[in-house]
Amino acid sequence: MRQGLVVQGLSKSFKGAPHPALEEFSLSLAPGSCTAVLGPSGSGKSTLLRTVAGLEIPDRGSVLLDGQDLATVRPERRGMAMVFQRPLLFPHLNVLDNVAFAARIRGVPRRRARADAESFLELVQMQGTGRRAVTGLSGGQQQRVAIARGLAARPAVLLLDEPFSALDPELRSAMHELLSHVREQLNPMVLMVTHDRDEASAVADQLALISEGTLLQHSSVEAMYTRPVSLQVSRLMGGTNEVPGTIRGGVHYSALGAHALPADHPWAEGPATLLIRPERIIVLEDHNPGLPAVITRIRARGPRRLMTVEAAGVTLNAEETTCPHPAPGDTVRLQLPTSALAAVAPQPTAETSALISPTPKVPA
Ligand SMILES: Nc1ncnc2c1ncn2[C@@H]1O[C@H](COP(=O)(O)OP(=O)(O)OP(=O)(O)O)[C@@H](O)[C@H]1O
Repeated sequence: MRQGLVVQGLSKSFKGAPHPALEEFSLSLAPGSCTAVLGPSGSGKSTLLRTVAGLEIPDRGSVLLDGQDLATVRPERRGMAMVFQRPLLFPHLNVLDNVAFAARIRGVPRRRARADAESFLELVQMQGTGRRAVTGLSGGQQQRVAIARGLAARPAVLLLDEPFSALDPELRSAMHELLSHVREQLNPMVLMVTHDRDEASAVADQLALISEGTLLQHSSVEAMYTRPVSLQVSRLMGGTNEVPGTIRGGVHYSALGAHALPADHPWAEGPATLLIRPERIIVLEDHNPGLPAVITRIRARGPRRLMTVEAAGVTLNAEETTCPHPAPGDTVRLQLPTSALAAVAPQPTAETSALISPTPKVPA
């Protein structure tokens, strides 16, 4: 029976490293899910993938696939395929034989292995390229071949370690589409490391945020942005607006006034920092209802504007596209929809953040 992948209390330290690469790290992946592992450089993302794949031996903890402990199972027998940032194809084999490689090693006759490989090349939209040398392919094409090679082993788990980070933005979007297509067709569990929040949101249904080897939060993409369990999570997810105050009866009181928090969450009473997602603040011209504010800075970010405003002595950042011809010094009105708001304990310690968000695992 498919039970998914369970990582339990993984710890791994390397000599000379400033902190353990993994510290009591636990995570569960449901069958068919796609989880992106996000975190700062050196936070332990690759070590997690390598340990799950069996390429690294943990100091403590276990990895279970569909209930089976994999401690004594060799990497090639774990039912997993790993794709790295660089495709690592065999340069002396053509495209088709790269994809057919795993089947040939298992003793599948060449003709059958190649026919099978052809169907995986089709899946990654590389049909008809089988006879080409891999060295003649572009970076994006090589990565497609690497994914086809991984999939040809029919893994239960596809481990992707920053597989698209060397590609330009358009190719990356195409690879995100490809990954959705692969998930629709084969439904493997996917665990993907990325540095990029936008990429994580584009491909994954669950995010696991890691810092210094510790899991900070595992939740849906939406919950990671709108229900961070701590200031640290909020900041790592691009949250920049933090307003000190107090919660009473589901309402946050601060210099900005009284703001009802989303009703679908048990907000604990007491001191709390109000978090306001910059992209959900509505900036309107002065004649509209809302909180009066003065623009202090405007920066362009593609089609959006990043605006810094002062409201009731509080500095806020807003990303907006609607306010016509704004300029520094203008008075505007801010609307803070309930969906833009969350709150966390003022001190980012495990105990105090638990007061505000009772469990670090936020349901999807
Ligand atoms: N083979 C190794 N030997 C020594 N230290 C290591 C080894 N592999 C990882 N580390 C250390 O473990 C920590 C976690 O590294 P890891 O590569 O897992 O982080 P990461 O989040 O994937 O980083 P990045 O995003 O920069 O790739 C770092 O401090 C790193 O220096």
